[in-house]
Amino acid sequence: MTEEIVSSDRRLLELRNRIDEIDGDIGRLISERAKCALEVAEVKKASGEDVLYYRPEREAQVLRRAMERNEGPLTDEEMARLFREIMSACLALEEPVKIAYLGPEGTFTQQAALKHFGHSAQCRPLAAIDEVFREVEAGAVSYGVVPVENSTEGVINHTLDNFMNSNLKICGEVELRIHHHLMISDITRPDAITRIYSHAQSLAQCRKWLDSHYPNVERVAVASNAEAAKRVKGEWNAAAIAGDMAAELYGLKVLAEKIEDRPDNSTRFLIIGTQVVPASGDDKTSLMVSMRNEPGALHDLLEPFRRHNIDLTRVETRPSQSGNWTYVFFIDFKGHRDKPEISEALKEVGACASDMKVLGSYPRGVL
Ligand SMILES: O=C(O)C(=O)C[C@]1(C(=O)O)C=C[C@@H](O)C=C1
Repeated sequence: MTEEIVSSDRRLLELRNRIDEIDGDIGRLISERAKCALEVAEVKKASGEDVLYYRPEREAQVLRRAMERNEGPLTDEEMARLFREIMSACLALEEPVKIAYLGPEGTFTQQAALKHFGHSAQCRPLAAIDEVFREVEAGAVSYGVVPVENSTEGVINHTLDNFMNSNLKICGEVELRIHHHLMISDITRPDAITRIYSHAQSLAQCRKWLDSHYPNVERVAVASNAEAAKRVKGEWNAAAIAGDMAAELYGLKVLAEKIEDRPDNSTRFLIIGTQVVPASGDDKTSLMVSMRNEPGALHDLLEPFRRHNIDLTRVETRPSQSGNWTYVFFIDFKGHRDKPEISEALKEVGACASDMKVLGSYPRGVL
């Protein structure tokens, strides 16, 4: 053995011993943190009947602090993800949080739910957005996760429409980078593909790539991209467009990676529940407003936001579902409703609208 190998072996051993020591410290500190969380649960229990274990504003603050404190070499996002999981496990000790998401398993919504709540949450897939709303309303789960807008394809109308007939609140948001892959099963013949399955939104997000690589192949829209992945399992002439989770879940082989037309393709998801969330220091508010069809109505509606210098992040219009409402506007803006300038603006908007509902103030997505 050369001297060099001996010395590199020695260095490796030293470093691994150091890592073992550090892991011991981290383990002890995590246990200490978990004990604190259990005590927090006791304090919460002692203070009232309707105990809220999950605190979105506090979680956002913990994650932001983890990012601010980070000195590298891990990225801020990686550091926050680690804390995300520690906090998820601590919350599960207090009380496991129950969540419903737009399924089936393997969808991007499941990925978003895990990104937001961590892997210790109890997540249940449901077949439709309406069902997620219903299960949260019925109290079968505490929170729901539904998609609301995609950067390439725009708003998910079904989610917005559900708010018209629901008293649920928005408790949080999470954004996910969406990467689509073309995938096949063991029995698929790559040169004989005649059909590509995916969700209509995903097919739209990969339209240009499909036009240039598979111009004559039939595109079949199915209920979800996880459903597309499932179908491909038994078909020798079909492929699916879906994400990593679906490929893993159904054991498919990725034929082409990241085929979305826009590299910044991302989807925003909402966390829905019944909780009113206090300010976290960096928040957003979502509003649903109905107006009569009169000249200048939209101008009057938006004017208070300009006057109070409030930063609008999104304005969507949906046809109303009842005869009374001509237009329904969904407006998102920066800031919490408890801030004086925002509550002032809300009063003014309320005065000129035929109906107004604050869907929620919630922490801006951290991860
Ligand atoms: O601070 C609290 O209220 C806690 O319950 C502790 C804790 C945490 O682990 O930091 C856990 C769950 C909550 O959602 C927020 C934070």
